[in-house]
Amino acid sequence: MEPLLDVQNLSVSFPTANGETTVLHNASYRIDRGEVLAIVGESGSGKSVAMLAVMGLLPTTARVTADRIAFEGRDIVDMPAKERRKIIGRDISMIFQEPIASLNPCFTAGFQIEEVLKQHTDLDKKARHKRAVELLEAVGLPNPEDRLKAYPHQMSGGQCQRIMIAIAMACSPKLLIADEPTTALDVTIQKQILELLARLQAETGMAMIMITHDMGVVAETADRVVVQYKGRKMEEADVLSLFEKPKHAYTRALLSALPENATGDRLPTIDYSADFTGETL
Ligand SMILES: Nc1ncnc2c1ncn2[C@@H]1O[C@H](COP(=O)(O)OP(=O)(O)OP(=O)(O)O)[C@@H](O)[C@H]1O
Repeated sequence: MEPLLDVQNLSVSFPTANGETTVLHNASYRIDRGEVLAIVGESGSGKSVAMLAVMGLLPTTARVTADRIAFEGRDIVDMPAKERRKIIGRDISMIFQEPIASLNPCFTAGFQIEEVLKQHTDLDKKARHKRAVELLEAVGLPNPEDRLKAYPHQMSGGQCQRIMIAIAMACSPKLLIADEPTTALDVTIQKQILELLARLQAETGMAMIMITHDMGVVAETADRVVVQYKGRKMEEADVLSLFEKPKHAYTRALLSALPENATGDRLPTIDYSADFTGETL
């Protein structure tokens, strides 16, 4: 079966004072329709950069190479910009770590949701408003009519993330990329947002890529997992196999750092002086 998103040998480099640094080395990703893929790894392992490259959101200084980046069988790299914009933001959408920073402070939540609908659909003003109300109900925000009139600073981090999710869901995407969507939130809110994403994924059947450094999030959400370390893909497996039989030393280190795997009264930590690079996929 043709994958929904097929990325082959993606590499990303940035210019630095000492020449070019490669932050992602020949990584390949495949995600099928309706599937939830987690990309897990510590900060700086190239998880965000990989997905920003797919979305075409990296700064122009970045050098991106890939043998193929295809969505529903169509190469989105060589596609004219106009065609590509129809896919990015409509069929593929993304939410980020900092919900408050991701929203525009100058506009109400309602304006920002309706703006996406204006760009990507033929809905008229009344229909856009109706859809915005529906979306706020879907993401669990009470009093949607009032919330639509609120500015980002009038809402909590969790509420802003729900608005971001509403914006991302506005055009019923086939793929949602969630980049550490709960990291900036309080623990109780983290759980609610994860549950919301899991519910929306199950209800709509969209595929989801969950970028995280947290194996607990992986266990709760993913079907399949890619483990990254220092810009390289170390391991890929379905979630049960990964938890039962992690192949790579770095994956074992990540798993042993989960609170439920602690054996004594202290949490194990990952030995960052170790080099896990070894054999990679
Ligand atoms: N615009 C940029 N210019 C230069 N280097 C960058 C840029 N964006 C990212 N990098 C570098 O690329 C590397 C990978 O970053 P990336 O954000 O993908 O990591 P990550 O695994 O997603 O971690 P995090 O959880 O911190 O987001 C890092 O070393 C980072 O400093």
